[in-house]
Amino acid sequence: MTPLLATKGLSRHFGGLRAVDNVDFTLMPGEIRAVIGPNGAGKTTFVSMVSGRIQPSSGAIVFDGADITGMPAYVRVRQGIAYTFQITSIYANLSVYANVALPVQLTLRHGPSKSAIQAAVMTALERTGLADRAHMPAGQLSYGHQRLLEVAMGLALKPRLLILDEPTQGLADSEIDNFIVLVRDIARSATVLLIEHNMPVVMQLADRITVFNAGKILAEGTPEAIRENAAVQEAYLGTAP
Ligand SMILES: Nc1ncnc2c1ncn2[C@@H]1O[C@H](COP(=O)(O)OP(=O)(O)OP(=O)(O)O)[C@@H](O)[C@H]1O
Repeated sequence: MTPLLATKGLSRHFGGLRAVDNVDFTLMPGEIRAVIGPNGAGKTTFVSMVSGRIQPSSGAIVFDGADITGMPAYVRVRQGIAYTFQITSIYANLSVYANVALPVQLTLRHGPSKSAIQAAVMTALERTGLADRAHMPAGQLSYGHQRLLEVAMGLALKPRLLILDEPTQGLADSEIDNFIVLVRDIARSATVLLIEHNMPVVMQLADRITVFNAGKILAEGTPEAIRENAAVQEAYLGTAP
């Protein structure tokens, strides 16, 4: 089976800092993969290179067999890579509906018809539980609902790979439970790459976990294997078990 995503020797340096350092990474279609690691480990930098938000210093990114290393972000979206937008990119004065419709209009090819856009937006809003708030200004949503709006914005693009960067940050416990159900639902039609600090969420959702530390992959495996991994425990806790 062809990996959906592979990186080869992927690196990004900021001055003398190797934020991501020679990373070989493979993601198979249909997986829910969690990326974990201490603050500053390079997780966001890594997925930013995959989404095309930042350029690598060296190395290659292959998506569904094609080299996308030099491809602009909007072309990657068309190829099927969606990256959850940060809340800062939500337009507070626009409706929830308009916030989801905008990226669809901007990125999908051949100007989709109004009814096709409407269907994609409403499906995304229904899946994230925001349909009854479609006409509210996005700025009036609770913080948790704004996070779900980011997911809806990604989902409406019908991605093959959905990258979620710390989606549960700031969510209430009940919202986290709903989020876990949502990601399982998303994973039936897309591969999910999830940066997440909340370990119970990671353990419940991930098929496999990749652990970053100091710009490199420290470990990779099933949740059970990662939980037992001494090097991982040391990276997180500073002590071996
Ligand atoms: N634009 C930038 N300019 C300079 N240094 C940067 C830049 N972006 C990230 N870094 C540095 O690169 C390293 C990796 O950062 P990154 O945000 O990728 O880590 P992370 O694993 O996502 O951390 P966190 O869990 O805190 O979000 C950090 O030391 C960070 O300070």
